[in-house]
Amino acid sequence: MKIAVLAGDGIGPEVTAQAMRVLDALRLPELTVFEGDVGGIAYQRHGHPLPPETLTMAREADAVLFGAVGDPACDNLERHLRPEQAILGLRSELGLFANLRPACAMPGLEGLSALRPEIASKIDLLIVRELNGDVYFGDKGTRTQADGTREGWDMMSYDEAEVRRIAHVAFRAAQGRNGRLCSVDKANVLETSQLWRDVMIEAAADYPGVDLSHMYVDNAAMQLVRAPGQFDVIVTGNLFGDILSDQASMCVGSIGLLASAALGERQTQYGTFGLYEPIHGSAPDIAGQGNANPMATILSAAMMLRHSFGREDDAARIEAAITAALDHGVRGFDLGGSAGTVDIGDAVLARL
Ligand SMILES: NC(=O)C1=CN([C@@H]2O[C@H](COP(=O)(O)OP(=O)(O)OC[C@H]3O[C@@H](n4cnc5c(N)ncnc54)[C@H](O)[C@@H]3O)[C@@H](O)[C@H]2O)C=CC1
Ligand SMILES: CC(C)CC(=O)C(=O)O
Ligand SMILES: [Mg+2]
Repeated sequence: MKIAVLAGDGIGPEVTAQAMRVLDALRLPELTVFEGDVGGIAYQRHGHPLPPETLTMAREADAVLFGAVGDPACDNLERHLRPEQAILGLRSELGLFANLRPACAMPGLEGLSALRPEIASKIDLLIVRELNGDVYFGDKGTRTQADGTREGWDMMSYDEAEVRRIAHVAFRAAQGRNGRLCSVDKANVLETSQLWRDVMIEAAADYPGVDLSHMYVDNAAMQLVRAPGQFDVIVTGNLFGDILSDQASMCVGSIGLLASAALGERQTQYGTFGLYEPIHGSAPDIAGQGNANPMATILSAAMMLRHSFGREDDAARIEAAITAALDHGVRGFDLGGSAGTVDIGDAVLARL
């Protein structure tokens, strides 16, 4: 079992280190770990945010554990050299088109949600976000018009094959949960979204047991805070899924809690190849202070064991240890507590 660990920038290395401590403690057989540079640190060391050797390491692994990329010092670089291009490049080069972002109420945290506790306690949803298309990957640029006015553009598009494959992932996820799938789009305005909706309706014919509904993204953002308990599985495009998942994290309690899996079609001898990362970024505002909550990354490692290594028992063990730590009152700074990154790692390890 080969894991490529790409810790990246800011709090990436801090939270990834705690996830690795937890994986080490499980004493998994035949585990080999490789570490690679990615993001701003890779730009500094190799002149590119996703050096070829890092991409090769990721390709040759059975799974990737990813921290975060992003460094304010790199914000004025040409776009293709910015740290964020590394995660976009990994997702597209590795064919990781399906992003699973679960958001579930955690015991004892209802009072720490940005929502009222009786509303927050009902959250149990999965966002299935398309990850290889949309406005993130379309033609983009800036130009100065003849009258001197500056203009920027980013092309939004999906073809039907891209929508169909994420539809099937989402319908299958709904089959394995409560059988309700809500497709979120902006079909009242966008042609891309109208095609998205049409293809979702076509795909539904293969899943008679799943109840498909549609919601415009502006309403979805409102419903997510009004009554998040109404959602089972949400399927949406790259941009909308990015935004709604950060929003969902505060409905649960903190962005430091939400994990993710990015999956494609490639199978290894152990399971589905995937990249696992917290939904948050490099958090430059708290980097280096030892205050980041590593729970999202530790939970991402649990998702890795489940999806890429078929080790459901070990995944459940990690999730139970997180729940037990929270039950015991372990709270990071993001949750109004005083437990640092390593303290939280210690607390989870003690309950494995
Ligand atoms: N997948 C990735 O590598 C991602 C990278 N980014 C990059 O990260 C950089 C910072 O972006 P932001 O918009 O500030 O988003 P962010 O998610 O890094 O941080 C947003 C806020 O949440 C807090 N936060 C995030 N993770 C936390 C944790 N584990 N524990 C406690 N607090 C936490 C931060 O301190 C900050 O106040 C940018 O360069 C951005 O492009 C952003 C999102 C995803
Ligand atoms: C940094 C972006 C490319 C991605 C992002 O915000 C995310 O995937 O959550
Ligand atoms: Mg994001």
